[in-house]
Amino acid sequence: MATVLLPSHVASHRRAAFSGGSHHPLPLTDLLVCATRAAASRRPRSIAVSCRVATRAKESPSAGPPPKALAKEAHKYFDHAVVSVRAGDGGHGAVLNMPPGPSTDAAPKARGGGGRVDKSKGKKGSGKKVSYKRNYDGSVSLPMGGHGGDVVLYADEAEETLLEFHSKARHCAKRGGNVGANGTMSSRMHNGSAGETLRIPVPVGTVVRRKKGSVLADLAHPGDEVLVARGGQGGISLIDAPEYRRGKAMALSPNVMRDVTDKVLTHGQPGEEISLELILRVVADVGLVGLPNAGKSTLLSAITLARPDIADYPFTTLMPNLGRLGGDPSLGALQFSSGATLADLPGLIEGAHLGKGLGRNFLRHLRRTRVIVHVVDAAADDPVNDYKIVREELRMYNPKYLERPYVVVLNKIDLPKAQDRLSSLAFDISSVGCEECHDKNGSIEKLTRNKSRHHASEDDDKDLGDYPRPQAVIGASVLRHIGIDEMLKEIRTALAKCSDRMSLEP
Ligand SMILES: Nc1nc2c(ncn2[C@@H]2O[C@H](COP(=O)(O)OP(=O)(O)OP(=O)(O)O)[C@@H](O)[C@H]2O)c(=O)[nH]1
Repeated sequence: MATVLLPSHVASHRRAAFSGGSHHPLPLTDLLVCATRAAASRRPRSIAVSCRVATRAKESPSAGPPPKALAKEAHKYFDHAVVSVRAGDGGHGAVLNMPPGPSTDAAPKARGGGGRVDKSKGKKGSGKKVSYKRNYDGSVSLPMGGHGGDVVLYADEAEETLLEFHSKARHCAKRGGNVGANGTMSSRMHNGSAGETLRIPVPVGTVVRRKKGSVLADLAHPGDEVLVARGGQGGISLIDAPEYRRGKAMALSPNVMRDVTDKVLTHGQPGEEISLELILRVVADVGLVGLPNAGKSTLLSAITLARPDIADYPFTTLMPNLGRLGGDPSLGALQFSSGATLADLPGLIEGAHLGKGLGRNFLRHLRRTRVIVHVVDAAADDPVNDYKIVREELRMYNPKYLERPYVVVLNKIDLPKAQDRLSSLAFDISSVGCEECHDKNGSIEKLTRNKSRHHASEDDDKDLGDYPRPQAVIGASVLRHIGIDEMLKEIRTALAKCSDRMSLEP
C-alpha cells in the first residue's frame, strides 16, 4: 500500500503501511492500452540511426557533422537541424516552326470547345491537313514547360528525430519536363510534365523556421504540412516564323516570338531555394522531470508500453522517450478522452538552464506538456533539496512551467531509508509553494502562501514559494509497482483539471 498525500491534508496525513511484500501485482492490462511509436526500446533505435548515418555519409560526406559524432552523441542533434531545400526549376518551352500548310493564317471564330483540334484543309492542291490545339478564344494553344516540383514538409508520426537531416542536409525537388516537341507545331504537342512535389516527413512537433528568421509553421499534429519552396513556372513556347509569315503567325496566337531576344521566355523559371531551421519540440501531455537516477524511465515503463533504457547510473536517458497512457477504464465510453502521452526527459541537474548536464535542450521539450510529474528519489541524501533544485531549474528556464499542475512522486519507497521518512518528506515538499484557485476567467489567484512575498510583480523576483504547491505528493515504488494506481489517478485528475483552462504555448 502506498501513501497518497494531498497538500490540503498534509497536516493529517496517515502513515504509510506496507504490506511487507516487495511485489504488488499491478493490473497492467488495464493500464497498458496503446503501444506508441516509442514503445520499442531506445537501444535498437539508436543502432538503427547510426547504421543509417553510416550509409548516408558515403553519399554526401560533406553534409552535417561527422557520422561518428552523430551516432555517439545523437542527443545533441536529434531535435535541431539546419537544412536547405530547393524546389524544381520549371521545364523549358520550345521555339516552334510553323508548318508549311497555308490555311493556318487566320484564327477561327471563338468557340466553346477550348482545346479542340481544328483540322482545316491546306491550300487547294497541297492535300495537307494542318491541325492545332486551340484555346477557348480560338488562338492556337502552345505547349508549356512543366511546373517544377514544390517542396513540402509534413508531420509524420513514423518519424521520431531530426537526426537524418544531419546526414542529408540538402533536399531538391525534380524539375519540370521540357516541351517534347520536335520543332514544328502540331496538334500532338504536349506540355512538359510537372515535377513531382517533394514531400519530406518530419517528426510531429517540428517547428519550421527560416534560418535565423521567422517561423513558417508549427507542425504540431500528424498530417500538418507546409509548402516551403515553390517550384518554378514552366517556360512558354513561341513560334518562329519567317518575316513574310509573321502576320499569319500573329493571327494564330498572341504568343508568337517577336524577335530573337524573346527566346528567353521559353526558359523555365528557377525553383525557390531556402535554408530552414527545424526545431523539434516533443508533443506530450505529461512531462516526467527529476534528477538523474530518480526513476523516471522506470516509471514510464511501469505505466506504458514504452521500454526505455533503465540503469543504475545517471543520464541513462539521453533523448526523450515517449509512452502512451491508456484511458481510465472506470470512465467507460469516455475513457478514450483520459488517455495521454508521457515524455520521459533526461535528468536535470543544477545549472541545467545554463546548459549543464544535457542542459537547455531538454527543458524546451516541456513546452507543450500540460502536466508535470516530478519524480524524486526518496532514498537520496536530501530529497527535499533535490526537489527544489529541479523546480528552480524549471523556474530559471521558463517560470511558466511552475504554474502548470504537477504531481510529485516520492519514488523508491520500497527502500527502508525512504520508508522511514516518507511522511516528513511529503509534508516538507507539500509545504513549498502557495495554494491557488482559479477564477471564472481561468486566471490563477493566489490565496495563501507560507512565505512572505517581497516581490511578486516580476517572474524574476519570485521564488519557489510564489508558485503553486503540488497537486499531490505520492509515495510510490515504480519498480515494485507500489502506489501506481494512486499516481495514475492524480495524473488523470491533473490532466482533466487543466484541459479546459490551459492553452499550449506556441
Ligand atoms: N529500489 C528501487 N529502485 C528503483 C525504483 N525505481 C527506479 N529504480 C532504480 O533506479 C535506477 C535509475 O532508474 P531510471 O529509471 O533509469 O532513472 P532515470 O530517472 O530515468 O535516470 P536518468 O536516465 O539518468 O534520468 C535504476 O537502477 C532503477 O532500477 C524503485 O521504485 N525502487
